[in-house]
Parts: sequence; C-alpha cells; structure tokens
Amino acid sequence: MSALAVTNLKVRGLHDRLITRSIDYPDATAFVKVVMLGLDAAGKTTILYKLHIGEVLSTVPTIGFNVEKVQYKNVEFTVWDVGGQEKLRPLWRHYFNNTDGLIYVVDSLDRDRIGKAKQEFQAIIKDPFMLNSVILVFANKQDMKGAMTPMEVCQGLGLYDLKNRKWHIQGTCALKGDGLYEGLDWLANTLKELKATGYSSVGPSSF
Ligand SMILES: Nc1nc2c(ncn2[C@@H]2O[C@H](COP(=O)(O)OP(=O)(O)OP(=O)(O)O)[C@@H](O)[C@H]2O)c(=O)[nH]1
Ligand SMILES: [Mg+2]
Repeated sequence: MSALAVTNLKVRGLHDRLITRSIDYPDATAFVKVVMLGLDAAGKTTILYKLHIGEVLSTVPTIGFNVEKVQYKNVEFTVWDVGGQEKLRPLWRHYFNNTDGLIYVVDSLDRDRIGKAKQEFQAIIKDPFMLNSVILVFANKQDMKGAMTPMEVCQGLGLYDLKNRKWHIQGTCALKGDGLYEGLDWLANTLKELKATGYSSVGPSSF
C-alpha cells in the first residue's frame, strides 16, 4: 500500500460520499465509487494512474490498494485499485460495500489464466454486495501481438451468460490510454440511465 494512497484515504476518504461538491473537481455534479479488480499484472495500477495523471507510471505489484479520483465529464469517479495477487484476492470483498461499478481488468495476452480470471470474476459478481453493480471489463494489453480479442475475453469470462446484469467490454491499451475513457463514458451513461429509471444502485451516487 503506498503512502500516497494511505494519505488520500485518511484525508479525503469516507467523507467524500457525503459532500456534494468535490475539492478535487469542483465542477463535478455526480459521484460514483468504482472498484477495479483483476488478476495480478493485468494492468490495474497502470490504468488508474493513466486516468488520474495522464501518465504511465512504473508500477510494482500492489500490496493493499491505491485509491484516486478521476473526472470524466461531470462525473467524479473514486476508483479503488486493489492488488490482484492470489494471496490478496480473499481481501477483495472488503471493498465491495457501496460500490456502483466494477471495472474488471484482464490481461488479454494471458490465455493460460483466462479460466482463473473467469473464476474470480464470477465469484465477485455473485457476491451479495455486488449484485447491483454495473460491470465494465477492460480487455487490456491490446497492443500485444497474440492478445485475445475483446470478444474472446468476453467468452472466456462467461459474460454472454449473464442474466439481468448491465455489462460492457472494452478493448484497452493502458500504456497509450486507448479505450479507457470510452469505458468511463459507458459507465457514466449507464449509471445515469439507471438513476433516471429509478433503479437504485447500492451506492449513494448522485446524478
Ligand atoms: N504492453 C502492455 N503492458 C501493459 C499494459 N498495461 C499494463 N501493462 C504492464 O503490465 C505490467 C503490470 O501492470 P500493473 O498495472 O502493475 O498490474 P496490476 O494489475 O496493478 O497488478 P497487481 O498490482 O499485482 O494486481 C506492467 O509492467 C505494466 O507496464 C498494456 O496495455 N500493454
Ligand atoms: Mg497494481
């Protein structure tokens, strides 16, 4: 867990859900909490900082979590990036409460572990705290030769079999930033639509 993440959490953390204007992004009018999960080395931390500061940082495997705010249009996303190593996965469920959306990141080059990625994914979305959260899958590392296409990742995770869930898959390259904002666009629009239809997500997001 980085010192930066701890500082952010303590100073800006839980009170964020209670305020209507953000210190970080004063023009934001909607606030959502997103948890970003996936197997180790899928690219979660790279994605988080590409979105947060627009740069590719040199990463080390995350022990614990990073949390940062990202604005897209009028929406302020609080994105929790949780370490994906096997020994850390039992801790994922501690981040599920009050979550509006799941971003599940897959290393599209890692054909050997797509079965494991599916197993972990299915366990997350069946958790009682995640039953109402919308699902955005990033089929990451699309820049790599031999990477699975988003459709292959979709089949690999069993997305087509999901019933009564809002989901979307997006091919991404975190290093270049390709696809990341398209994914946030879908998340923002989908959460807005749900709110407009009176469907209440578990989190107190305020569109
Ligand atoms: N080629 C390529 N490499 C990427 C991409 N995204 C991330 N990587 C690389 O993948 C490696 C792992 O990235 P991380 O962001 O640390 O992965 P993580 O999902 O946070 O891993 P954990 O913290 O262990 O769960 C790093 O060397 C990144 O530079 C991508 O889109 N393309
Ligand atoms: Mg990480």
